[in-house]
Amino acid sequence: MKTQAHQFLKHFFEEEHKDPVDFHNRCSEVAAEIEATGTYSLTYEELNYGAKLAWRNSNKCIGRLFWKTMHVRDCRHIQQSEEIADALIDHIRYATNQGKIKPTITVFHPSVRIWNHQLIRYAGYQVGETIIGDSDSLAFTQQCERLGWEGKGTPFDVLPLIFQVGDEEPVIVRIPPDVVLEVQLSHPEVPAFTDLSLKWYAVPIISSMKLEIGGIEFPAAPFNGWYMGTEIGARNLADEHRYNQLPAVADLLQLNQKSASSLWKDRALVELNVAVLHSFREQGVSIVDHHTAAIQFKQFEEQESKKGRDVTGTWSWLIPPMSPATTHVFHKPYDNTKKSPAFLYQPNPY
Ligand code: HEM
Ligand SMILES: N/C(=N/c1cccc(CO[C@@H]2CCNC2)c1)c1cccs1
Repeated sequence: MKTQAHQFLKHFFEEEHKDPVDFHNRCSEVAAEIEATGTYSLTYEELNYGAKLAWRNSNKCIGRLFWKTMHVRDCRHIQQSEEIADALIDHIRYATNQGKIKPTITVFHPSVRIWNHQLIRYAGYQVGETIIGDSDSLAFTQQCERLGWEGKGTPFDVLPLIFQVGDEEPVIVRIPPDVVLEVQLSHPEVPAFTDLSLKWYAVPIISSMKLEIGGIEFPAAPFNGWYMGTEIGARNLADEHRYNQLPAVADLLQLNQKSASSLWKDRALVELNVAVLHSFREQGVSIVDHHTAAIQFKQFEEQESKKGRDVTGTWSWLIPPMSPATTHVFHKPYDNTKKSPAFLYQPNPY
């Protein structure tokens, strides 16, 4: 830990052009604290900067241009369940901001663990051979039902929050419906598109990853940005094993689904993604198309290079799932070296 702490503090003091004397003093203070207690506490300033660095280091993220603008909410002092529940619901309200989404992270005490993959997500139910809702949520929905939650059984039931403090019993909390902003999907040129009764939630808030800064680990540090349209239109609503909506969209457009070579899937995919971007914009909810996101990522690469920093990335994640070769990302390699601070995977707590 001492080495990781030293490395982090070195970056922090150098990049923030702080006084080397202060750096030396802080290192001695941290070394002493580790000696005495086996760990150390980050100042708010170090936590704030470390969380932003973790985003900047996220190889799979195309949205990193805005890494400096993230709002960091320090909730490390909270350990009572009611306060944790309130802090989670406050994150959703604050980040949603009536649609003008604010990239935000809330950092909890290391003993807290959130069971949700995302704070807002739809339930998935196995009904005989068919699946209602989001198949990605099957296992988590079963945990919610085991803990007494009952959904309505619709394809868009918002799941409750489940979190745990240390080894205490997990706590299950319903999210007040007025806190959850959703976007009903319509198409600018196809009025019948609304007959599909499709919608999606506005704010993606990842709550299953661990934040690591200077050797300190925070298993509960939910973070949000805004969506890139393809995540909803080319994956969540399009994948056969998810909401599988391409045939229904193709029916609407009266496309010939008999032959693959009619490219009916590709035409349905484009119109579904047009509908997602149109609906979010029309309802005043932040979203980015995959072309603009790639242009912003190019600006991030240039900005980092000017600062003398190498951009690392995971090519297979950085290319968008739709028309990838129309972006610059597709046509260059990326160094997938892992840096710290970082967001890390951790095993499911259930
Ligand atoms: C501001 C708007 C943002 C956009 C448009 C954006 C976009 C994306 C997209 C499209 C992915 C790939 C997701 C997938 O394929 O399932 C991704 C991954 C990721 N993003 Fe961003 N992002 C944004 C903000 C953030 C923020 C604020 C953080 C953290 C502070 C973040 C951290 C990550 C991480 C850790 C991954 C990889 C997740 C994994 O390994 O499962 N992103 N991002
Ligand atoms: N737009 C986003 N998209 C994602 C970012 C990270 C992860 C995910 C979901 O990843 C799942 C696991 C692999 N694909 C789906 C989506 C953001 C969520 C939180 C901040 S930005």
